[in-house]
Amino acid sequence: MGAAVHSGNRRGTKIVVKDDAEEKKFNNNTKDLLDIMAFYSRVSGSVGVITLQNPPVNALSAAVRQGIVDTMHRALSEPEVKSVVICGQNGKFCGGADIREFRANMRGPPLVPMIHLIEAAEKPVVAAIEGVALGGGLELALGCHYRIAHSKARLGLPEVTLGLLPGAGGTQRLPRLIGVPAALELITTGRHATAAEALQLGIVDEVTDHSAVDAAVKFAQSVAGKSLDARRISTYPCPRSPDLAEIFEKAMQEVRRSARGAIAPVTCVQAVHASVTLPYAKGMERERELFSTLFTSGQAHALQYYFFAQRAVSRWSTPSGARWDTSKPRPVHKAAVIGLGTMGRGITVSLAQAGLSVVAVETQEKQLLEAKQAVSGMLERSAKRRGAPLAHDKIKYSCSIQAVADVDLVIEAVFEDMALKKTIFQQLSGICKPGTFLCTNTSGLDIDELASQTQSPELVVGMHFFAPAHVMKLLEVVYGPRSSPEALATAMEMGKKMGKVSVAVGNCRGFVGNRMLKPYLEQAFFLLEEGATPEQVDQVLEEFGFAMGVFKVSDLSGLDVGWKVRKADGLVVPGSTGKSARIRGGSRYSPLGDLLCEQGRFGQKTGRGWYQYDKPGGRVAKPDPWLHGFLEEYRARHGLVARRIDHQEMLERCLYALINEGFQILQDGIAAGPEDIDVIYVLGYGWPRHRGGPMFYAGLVGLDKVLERLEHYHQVYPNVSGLKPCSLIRKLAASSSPPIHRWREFIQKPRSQL
Ligand SMILES: CC(C)(COP(=O)(O)OP(=O)(O)OC[C@H]1O[C@@H](n2cnc3c(N)ncnc32)[C@H](O)[C@@H]1OP(=O)(O)O)[C@@H](O)C(=O)NCCC(=O)NCCSC(=O)C[C@@H](O)CCCCCCCCCCCCC(=O)O
Repeated sequence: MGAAVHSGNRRGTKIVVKDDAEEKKFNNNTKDLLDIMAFYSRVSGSVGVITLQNPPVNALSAAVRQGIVDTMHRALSEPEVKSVVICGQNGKFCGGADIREFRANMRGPPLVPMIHLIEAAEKPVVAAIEGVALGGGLELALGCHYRIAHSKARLGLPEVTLGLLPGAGGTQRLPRLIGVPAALELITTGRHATAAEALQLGIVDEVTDHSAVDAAVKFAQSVAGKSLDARRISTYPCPRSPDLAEIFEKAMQEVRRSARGAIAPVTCVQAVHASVTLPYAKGMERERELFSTLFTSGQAHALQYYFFAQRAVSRWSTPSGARWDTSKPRPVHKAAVIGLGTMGRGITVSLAQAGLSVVAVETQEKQLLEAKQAVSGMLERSAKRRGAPLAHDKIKYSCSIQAVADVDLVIEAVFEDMALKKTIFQQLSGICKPGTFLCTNTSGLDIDELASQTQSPELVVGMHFFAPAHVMKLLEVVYGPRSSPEALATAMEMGKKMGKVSVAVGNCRGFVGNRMLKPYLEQAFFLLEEGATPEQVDQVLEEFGFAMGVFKVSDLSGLDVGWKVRKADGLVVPGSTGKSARIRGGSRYSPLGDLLCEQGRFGQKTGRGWYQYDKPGGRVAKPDPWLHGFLEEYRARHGLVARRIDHQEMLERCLYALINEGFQILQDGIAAGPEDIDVIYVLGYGWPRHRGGPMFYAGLVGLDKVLERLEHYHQVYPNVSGLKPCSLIRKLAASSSPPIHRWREFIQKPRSQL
């Protein structure tokens, strides 16, 4: 370490130049440490080291930017300093601009001139990339003259996932450095590249398995005094090729196809295009202009909200006051899966990939063998895709439920049949060692009823996986009235280990996701009765951004699934005619789904459903003239006169009924906050991420407007309870529609559930 020690406090930022003698004294001064956002030290006499300090990801907050500017000036002004290294504290270079600042007044030095200051420096500046260099973090590194990365580092420009584009020169420097096709791909997908890939692409100059900071310091010493003319990326010409026009056209087509209405990917392509058509300075102006349009957009707001929502759901709480930070999960080393159908196989794969020992049980030998083969195939494909080692040896297969005696946690994944599940829970309760958590994979059955079959109901929780279970990111973790906080915490933690986003939800019919689906589906059926076709309803929903319309989803998951449930609920009355055919318990009911099932039309699996398919199992939905005729006949039979229903009505009725149920769920304490619902809908139900989730969308539309439309539709259809505005939305609208982060204050605390 060097000798001079100075400390200064300018514009709220501290610069500290320390040496070994002062280090101890300095480290004791924790208050100072907390204030410092860019820490300056001199190493080996001639290398100025700037360390970003803004835990947990060293985001470029105003104070950090100020710190970088101040310390850069300092390094440039000190004659002893011949080169500079920029690194991040705690093994993380930088997670980019501070997203939380975007919704506040922007203060501090702007990023673009700060990066220009670095690039224009006459002393070599080396970025030492450990952990992550993302977004503005990578843009900062691209402004440096050299980049050294640790082999485990990840680099990328993920702004598109926040509804933005790289707005600090990323769209102009990256194509100049690595060429248009590679830059376009990274910028429009926002994916993270490994250090090895970054080296191959030419984003970094060197990769090390040891300390990137040490390597960067050494490197900085070796390049001190060398010309920097060829190291400033902004001066590079953008690599050109004769097929550039075609490359951009293809990229534009691809993002338009996959974006489902999101504007950022399209705008990213436009910004990269400027790097080839304009000189650097003009390209930067264009980048700024395009960035500004995105920055203020509702989509950027929605995606940034969603970014924090996805993280917020891990800080779960229940109405009784159990919380993530006071409930300790118990370690789980060995788990079991009972039932190796489609869901059980996916769950087995997820558990094995998470590094757990798994006992996989299927009582029929033939099915067990089939499942074993299927699971092996899934593991092999997944290992290949992820470049991860195979996890075959983690799984033991058995025909006997007795094999689960010594596991820490069981996930039962048999058919959605309460009687069968009850029998299994009774057996498990006798077989498992004391303390084993008993989980059921169910999409809506009563957790408490299952818990009551066991000697230790506090160990029972629901784990609602989504198909395919080894791929889908969402897990609803359902706590019953008797589940212990420890059981809930353990299941939440298990979900995380399996790479899922776990959301804690209360016990009710359908939990959060499927409960909200009911009024949504109901409206879609009513729209058909009133004159719409499945294609029209689906088109409206797909234009809104859903991956698939409600009828296509229904065909995919199988119409018989809902039919079974409705039959069990006594709603299906075959052959009923007249008025009673469309009324159940005093409320409007559409038997359309039941009638299709009676015809053997179960969707894709039978080649016929709301659409037709070329064969059973076919995937391409085509409008079905038979269905249209059937609808006409149905309307005639029930005296319904078809009308032309406009897009707005279709959208409002489907979405607002779903949203209304979401408010009811909040009011009932089934979800702790709107973020939980939004994450469930985006990850599990194809809700377009750039619209934030149903609850966020309601806030964006305006709660008073949603309320007014619900009131209107409920007046028109008084016997549809799903359209009756819930009291929470009334309360919020009456309180001047507070922002979504304040909604929890308006939710009455329901009775303790846990
Ligand atoms: C970094 C990660 C990969 C780490 O993952 P990990 O799993 O380890 O941890 P978590 O994800 O749980 O995160 C921990 C914790 O940290 C919070 N956090 C993470 N990143 C940020 C961040 N960038 N800012 C703020 N906070 C962050 C996270 O929320 C967690 O805390 P919580 O309390 O919620 O639990 C991972 O975190 C990750 O992927 N992070 C995001 C990385 C990213 O997307 N970076 C890009 C950011 S956007 C950006 O960099 C933009 C720049 O290109 C350009 C900026 C230019 C700005 C100019 C503004 C001028 C405005 C002009 C307006 C014009 C309008 C007009 O004309 O009027």
